[in-house]
Amino acid sequence: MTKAVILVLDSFGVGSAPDAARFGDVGANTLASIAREFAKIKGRQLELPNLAGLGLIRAAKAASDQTILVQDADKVAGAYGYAAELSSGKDTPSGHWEIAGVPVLFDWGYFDQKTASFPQALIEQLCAETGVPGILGNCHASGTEILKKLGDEHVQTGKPICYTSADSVFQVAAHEEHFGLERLLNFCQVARRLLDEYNIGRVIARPFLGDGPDSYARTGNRRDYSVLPPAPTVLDKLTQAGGEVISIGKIADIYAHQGISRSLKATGLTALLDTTLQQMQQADSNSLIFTNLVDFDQNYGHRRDPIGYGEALEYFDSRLPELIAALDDDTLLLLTADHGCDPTWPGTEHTREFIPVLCYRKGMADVDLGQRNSFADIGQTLADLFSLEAMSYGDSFFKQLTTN
Ligand SMILES: O=P(O)(O)O[C@H]1O[C@H](CO)[C@@H](O)[C@H]1O
Ligand SMILES: [Mn+2]
Ligand SMILES: [Mn+2]
Repeated sequence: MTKAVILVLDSFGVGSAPDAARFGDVGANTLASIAREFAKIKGRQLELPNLAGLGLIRAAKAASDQTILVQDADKVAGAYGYAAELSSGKDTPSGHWEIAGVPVLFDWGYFDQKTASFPQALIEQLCAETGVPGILGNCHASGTEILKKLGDEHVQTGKPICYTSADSVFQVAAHEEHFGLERLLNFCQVARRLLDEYNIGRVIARPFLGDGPDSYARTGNRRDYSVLPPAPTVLDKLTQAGGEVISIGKIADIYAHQGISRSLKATGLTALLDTTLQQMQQADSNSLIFTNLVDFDQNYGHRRDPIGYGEALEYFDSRLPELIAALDDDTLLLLTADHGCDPTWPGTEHTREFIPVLCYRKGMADVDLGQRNSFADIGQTLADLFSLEAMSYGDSFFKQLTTN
């Protein structure tokens, strides 16, 4: 009789990782930076009482020397720690796969050039196979800025906007009505096939709507086309053993639909949390509800909006008691992240950070899990929790969850 609920607060880092210098990210700290800016601009401290009650602030203080302007809780109930990443990249698939016990130890392909980023041969093949009259963009860009810049030209010419970043991604923005959503998804599927030889981790469809640069806005119909994880994840092992993995949000896309029993889409924090709560009420034994909260990353981290990020965290915190109340005795709640995205850091990219690892089960005392050397400790713990064969990576902290 075991169930687990994992919520990935996408990009919620708690301090630069030991290897952050390799990424130019020494000193990045998503939580500390948000709290600092929040206090400065709003004139009050960021309030996260429920996250603090699960040990967030203790974990964050242990992970970094930086001041965290968030009140700690007097009393913590739960197991709390912070984890460094083994994977070579600081991208979403690497983070998620490592959480599920499979770090990405090889190097992804990247489009390093800031402009003229894509090989001519690739562009020609893509245009020939899809029939588009050419592409726009062909550069590193922020997905919202590039709509302002190239949205009109896209609508006029029918050329999709293709861009990338420091991540191993090929992103395609197109107007849902003028270009068509189905056409965009088909275009991305062709791109996915052509990009395998370039070792690119993800193709992302970025549909948008609107009438001009001031109103162009991305819709909830984003789709991610990922390559397969390099080895079976704990999700595969659980489903193969007869358990159920329920994906909420973009989880299924990130795991390339491997080891997923059911997939539910929802747009926005409120709907993602509502769907998670609904599934918690229905879940059978031996099931894992796995939710990705993309808004933190997509709407605030990459947008370099610390106040929006802080407000979203406060909203999440305000809904945490509902999640905790919905837990039955045999359900483990696990809150974590997949990388950092410090909204005060230069540029618009992710930041190489420790992730928080917060676990809670009814009646738990406080347990310090300390520093974990891989996100895979989570996957290994899940393997233990569901009595599956051990994963190849990660140290389980399962025993620490049960001895109190
Ligand atoms: O600027 P947007 O389109 O949100 O792109 C961001 O989203 C991608 C996936 O997280 C990253 O590679 C980053 O570039
Ligand atoms: Mn992410
Ligand atoms: Mn991101």
